[in-house]
Amino acid sequence: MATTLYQRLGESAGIARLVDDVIAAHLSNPLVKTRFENAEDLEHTKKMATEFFCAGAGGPQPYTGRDMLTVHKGMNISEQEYLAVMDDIVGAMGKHQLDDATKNEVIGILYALKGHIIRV
Ligand code: HEM
Repeated sequence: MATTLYQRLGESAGIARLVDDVIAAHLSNPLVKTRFENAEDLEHTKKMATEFFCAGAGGPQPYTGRDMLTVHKGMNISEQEYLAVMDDIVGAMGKHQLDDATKNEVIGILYALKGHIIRV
């Protein structure tokens, strides 16, 4: 039987580990680190990002955070910053040894959100 994206990402535990690595990568990425150093409550952001990923990958949990446009509105996020965040996510997925089809599926979903993130 085919597995869902949620299952292939390791369900909520695997996704939480992925999000931890993504945020750690952002904090050492000179292109975006100050954005995350200045975030009000990074633990809350991680929790919300995990929920968001779970729900977006077809998991059963509801997403209780704000919508992408509301969250990123007024941050004036550039194309370069968006790409840096994508690169950190791709790097973390590589570290978790996800297969190419899974990685591409995640990239496709995130790319579709760019209009709600960049310079909104
Ligand atoms: C497709 C790419 C992205 C997705 C899916 C995404 C998703 C999220 C989610 C789910 C949250 C938590 C929402 C909440 O607390 O209710 C969040 C918060 C945040 N995002 Fe993004 N994000 C993306 C790209 C970016 C980029 C490119 C930047 C800047 C370089 C960025 C900066 C932030 C910051 C600073 C917060 C914390 C806001 C705060 O509560 O102070 N995000 N993002």
